[in-house]
Amino acid sequence: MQVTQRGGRFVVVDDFLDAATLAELRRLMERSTFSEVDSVLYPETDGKAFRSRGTYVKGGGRGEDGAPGRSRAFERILQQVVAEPGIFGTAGQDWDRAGFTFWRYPAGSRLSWHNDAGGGRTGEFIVFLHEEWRASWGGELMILDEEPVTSVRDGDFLAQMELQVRESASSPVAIVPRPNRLVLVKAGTVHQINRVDPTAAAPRRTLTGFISKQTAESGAQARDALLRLVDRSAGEGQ
Ligand SMILES: O=C(O)CCC(=O)C(=O)O
Ligand SMILES: [Fe+2]
Repeated sequence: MQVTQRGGRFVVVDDFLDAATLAELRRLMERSTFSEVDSVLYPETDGKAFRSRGTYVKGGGRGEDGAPGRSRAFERILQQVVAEPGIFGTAGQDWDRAGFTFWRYPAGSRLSWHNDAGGGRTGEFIVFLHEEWRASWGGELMILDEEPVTSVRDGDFLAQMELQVRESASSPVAIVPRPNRLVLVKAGTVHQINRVDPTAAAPRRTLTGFISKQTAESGAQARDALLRLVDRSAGEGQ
């Protein structure tokens, strides 16, 4: 394992997991159930991806005993997150929650420019899990390594990010989805997944997740969602 690239707002770690832990994580991925989802950003143009149900680990990086889907790989990711306070802040204080979701991006799909800000998120991690990725297969993770533009808060927020990339004096970094590579990205950083080339022989496979703090806001959102669900099921019973 070694850090091979370090930007102001991201870190790349190569040969991240040892062979046994990587194999175990791939088996967990194979056993997971995936569902087809529209892009939450641009459903018309991004194309469909596939995601597994998420697993959450709470409590400042130590995890909860018996949490579903716990694996050695999750612990290794959390260790790496704890080791990068410049990206995620301090465990327990700035973040206390980590989500883990497997994704598959088939040929022809992409994920447009976004920044994962909000919802108490401090950052995101990505581990590339496909067996092979050719340089011509596209699907690079593009990162604009600069402070988010916060001047325009209204209007089309996604278009604003597109504009930040377009008008920036610097260019995004293209991170090739090399197998067993971990990427850590600070929340607020504008990034996208380049479209996977039609010649890609297999989908782009990842384990990704957000590192976040359970905010009063997201707690309230969760409560509201629950109340809506309760309301609806009460309605159905009548
Ligand atoms: O898979 C990647 O490279 C990035 C995924 C991503 O940015 C996201 O899911 O928010
Ligand atoms: Fe993201």
